[in-house]
Amino acid sequence: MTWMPDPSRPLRIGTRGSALALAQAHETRQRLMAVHGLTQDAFEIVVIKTTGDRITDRPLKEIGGKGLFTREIEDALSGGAIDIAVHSMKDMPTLQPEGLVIDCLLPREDVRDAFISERFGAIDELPQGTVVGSSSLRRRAQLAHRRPDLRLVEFRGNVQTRLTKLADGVADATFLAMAGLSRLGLPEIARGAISPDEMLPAVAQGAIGIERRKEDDGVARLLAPIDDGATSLRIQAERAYLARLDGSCQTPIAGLAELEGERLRLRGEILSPDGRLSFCGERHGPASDGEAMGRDLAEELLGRAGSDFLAAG
Ligand SMILES: NCc1[nH]cc(CCC(=O)O)c1CC(=O)O
Repeated sequence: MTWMPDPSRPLRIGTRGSALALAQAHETRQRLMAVHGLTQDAFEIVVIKTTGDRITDRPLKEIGGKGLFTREIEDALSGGAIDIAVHSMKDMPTLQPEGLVIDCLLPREDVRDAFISERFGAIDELPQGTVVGSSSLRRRAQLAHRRPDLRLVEFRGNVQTRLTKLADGVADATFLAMAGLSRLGLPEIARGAISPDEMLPAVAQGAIGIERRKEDDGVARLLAPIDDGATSLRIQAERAYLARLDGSCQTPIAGLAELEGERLRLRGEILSPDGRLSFCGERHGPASDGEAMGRDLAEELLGRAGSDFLAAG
């Protein structure tokens, strides 16, 4: 064992218990082992059940949106029951609780949404009136905007539950994040990956972030070598955009930053929940200006949408 914040005990990694969350915790452990020359017994994976895991029969927006999958884990981190927490950045509120910080991002996976259907190959092939299952505000609004003729039904649950619902004919198509499918080793479940030009992904989709206590310098040094600089730049821009928009968790919001050499391209979209209204915009600039670009893009979209737009959700 080379180096650990506290060599007398394993580093405790807090995570949700879903298959995807565990895969993400394992990836984090793997990267730390590789970069520090550690073995698996230097770590302990601590599974924490969150409100979002407990309530599975209602759309998330009815229970309270963001933070549902993170609160209990952040409490464990603040209270010292775990040393780091591994999160899907897509599910993270833009502000961390006092005393906690996320400054370590793993290399980003595929950012695109996956199209999933037994009968059809792509959105454009769906006949009029086809039933599509999704509980994502963003995906529902984007689909309704493009294809107001389709019929949307609520669809929650893990990958297996959703595939069973498709097989049972509850819906004829659905969406998942490509990143989740890849991390689960199930990329072949997707009939296709949807281009961000067609369906702009959620802010931070495909990114794993590692949260720690601010004052924990030992953990900061442990994590620093596994932070991916390019992913961090992109996520900072996207989350600055999201933070400036954050009127309500009921608003469909999409956003994606991409690096083109030293330059950052940031795209954003906000929609009305019924998909009738959509406002899109983009910024290009030096990668170091990502946060300012994010705030600026958000302000442009809010200005065009009108001040009531976010509240109306
Ligand atoms: N909201 C749930 C959630 N949070 C992160 C992912 C997928 C992995 C990722 O985007 O990093 C998913 C499921 C999905 O959208 O299919």
